[in-house]
Amino acid sequence: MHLHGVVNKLLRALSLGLGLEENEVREALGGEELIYLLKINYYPPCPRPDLALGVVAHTDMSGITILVPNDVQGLQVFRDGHWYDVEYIPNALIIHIGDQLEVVSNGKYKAVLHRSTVNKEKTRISWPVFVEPPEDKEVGPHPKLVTNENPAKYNTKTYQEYKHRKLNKLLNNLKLPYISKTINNL
Ligand SMILES: O=C(O)CCC(=O)C(=O)O
Ligand SMILES: [Fe+2]
Repeated sequence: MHLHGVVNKLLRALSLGLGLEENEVREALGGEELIYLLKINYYPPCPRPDLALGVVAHTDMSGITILVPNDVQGLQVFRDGHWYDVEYIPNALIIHIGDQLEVVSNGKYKAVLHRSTVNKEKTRISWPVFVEPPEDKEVGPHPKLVTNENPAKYNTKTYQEYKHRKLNKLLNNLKLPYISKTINNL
């Protein structure tokens, strides 16, 4: 499949960029078991785009994400204290570094913080493909990138455990346990 070729090429370049052999990042993320998860985001027009977001600020949990949007601008990325619009370029793919690649690279590559806005008149659609490890894959900083001078910055854990903890953290931040406790007490 064409997308597999693009992803393999990207992962090879990202691996060489860390000073590793070209196959090592892909292997660290699951190799032949890599999962390609397509999600479709549908954002209908919103009368008050100044008051709403399509997707709140987050980093993707994946290794990398390949995203194709329609021609309605809406994606923003955060850098140096500012949100920047990601310009729509016809036929271009948008590539996000996700949490798992940040972990494998021991922090050399940073997962990109991003969000999406909504449009007053037009429907926006985006098709991200999350390229991620299988759930039972243990992901941690690549051993070749961990030294005495540069110790591991992340714990090694299965992808399933990682997702579980991140989602729990998000729910706690939203104070959902309090809400669900309140509802249970009604
Ligand atoms: O719609 C977009 O451009 C971004 C969507 C997104 O960040 C996501 O689905 O993880
Ligand atoms: Fe995302």
